[in-house]
Amino acid sequence: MGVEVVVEDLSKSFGRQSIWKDVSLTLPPGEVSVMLGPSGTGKSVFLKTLVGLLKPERGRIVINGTDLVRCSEHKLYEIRKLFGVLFQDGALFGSMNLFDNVAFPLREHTRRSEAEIRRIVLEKMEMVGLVGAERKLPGEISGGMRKRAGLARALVLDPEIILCDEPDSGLDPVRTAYLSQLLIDLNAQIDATILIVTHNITVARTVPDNLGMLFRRELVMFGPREVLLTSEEPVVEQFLNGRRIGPIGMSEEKDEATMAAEIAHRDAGHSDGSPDEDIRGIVPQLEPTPGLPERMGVRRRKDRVMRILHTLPPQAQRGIIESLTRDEQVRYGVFAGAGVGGQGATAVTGTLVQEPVTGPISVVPPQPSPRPRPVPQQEVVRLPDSEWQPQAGQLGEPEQAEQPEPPSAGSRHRRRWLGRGGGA
Ligand SMILES: Nc1ncnc2c1ncn2[C@@H]1O[C@H](COP(=O)(O)OP(=O)(O)OP(=O)(O)O)[C@@H](O)[C@H]1O
Repeated sequence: MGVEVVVEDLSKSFGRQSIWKDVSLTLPPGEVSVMLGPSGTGKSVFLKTLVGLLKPERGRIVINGTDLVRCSEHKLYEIRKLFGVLFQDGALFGSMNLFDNVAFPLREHTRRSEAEIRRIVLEKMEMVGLVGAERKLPGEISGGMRKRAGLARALVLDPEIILCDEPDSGLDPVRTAYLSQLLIDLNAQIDATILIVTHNITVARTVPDNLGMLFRRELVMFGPREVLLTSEEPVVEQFLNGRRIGPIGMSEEKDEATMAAEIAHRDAGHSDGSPDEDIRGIVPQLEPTPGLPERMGVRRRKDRVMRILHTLPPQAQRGIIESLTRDEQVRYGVFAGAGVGGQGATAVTGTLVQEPVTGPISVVPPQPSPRPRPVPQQEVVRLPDSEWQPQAGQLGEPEQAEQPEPPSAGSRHRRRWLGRGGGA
């Protein structure tokens, strides 16, 4: 099973430029989370900080009881073995074929035989649909294939935490849909904790269990997907709908006078070019391809979210309850009460939330959840520093490679449900 990542009051600046401050959240084990945010709000910096490539000024990142911010270099090295990272461009070595690129971490950092390496590499390449392309060079394949090769390489050491920086960038909508399915299938197969940074709203709506957003140098929100997808926050409304009108400006946030002028312009009948449709709302989440195991993270998440349900905004509560099966509503002791004309209340184990809902009434005491099935422990093998920081010239220049910084370089949430306690 993937491991929990607890982030507490984390702040990062470069010189006098504050990137974000007081970020607190928990990536629940084996769940898929997505971080949104306008360009330049520090999403990539957040991923690099999580994996120890960048050093925050303040705060803690706790994994398996170890604080990555303060631990020794040796301990950090050990913890990094748990991570697999898909950088934006795949960070492949341009002079190596795909097989050798994917095999690279195994050859460099394990003592496996070539026969074992071959078996593992082919298995991962099959997972990402690249069988047959082993001998191709990165320059001979499409951007989507490079992404998948980068993902295969991130997977060879059986990571428990997978970080993906814009896995969809440069992909067409169809390839993005395939990649989304691939990530969900992967999660079903290995139960890893996954954090995806993306600007793709379809990915954000359909893939994750949890959704968050960085804006104005802080974490605006982070929690169960239903919270952000039904949020009334102007920045969320603007971002999800891709509108110009709202607090997000071209380079940074807008001042109030500019916003007022834009709204007046729109109210005078001038289009801002964005569709009238508001795409907020909860849509069905992607499920694993038939034949694959059930996602254990989904099962655990249900228990977790139902425990914090009463702390969530009413519209998120309603969405969550409506997504439960009848049996689950019974098990969790929640019921939808029908009132006159469809006005009623949703009751959550003793907490009554005023909400217009329709449907039959069911009042049942909560019942214990079934025990989760045991999940095979993933083998953990070494994940080297050099995997994060390919040395130019050492084994060929990484193609369009991200050049992560060396590990040695050296608001608080607004709502309770956003915080660590919520597992959000
Ligand atoms: N190593 C660095 N040194 C100095 N500033 C940096 C460094 N890395 C990132 N930054 C700055 O941090 C800010 C956030 O960058 P980051 O790449 O994390 O944004 P982002 O939210 O991922 O953007 P995008 O969505 O466009 O990819 C930017 O202003 C960037 O210039």
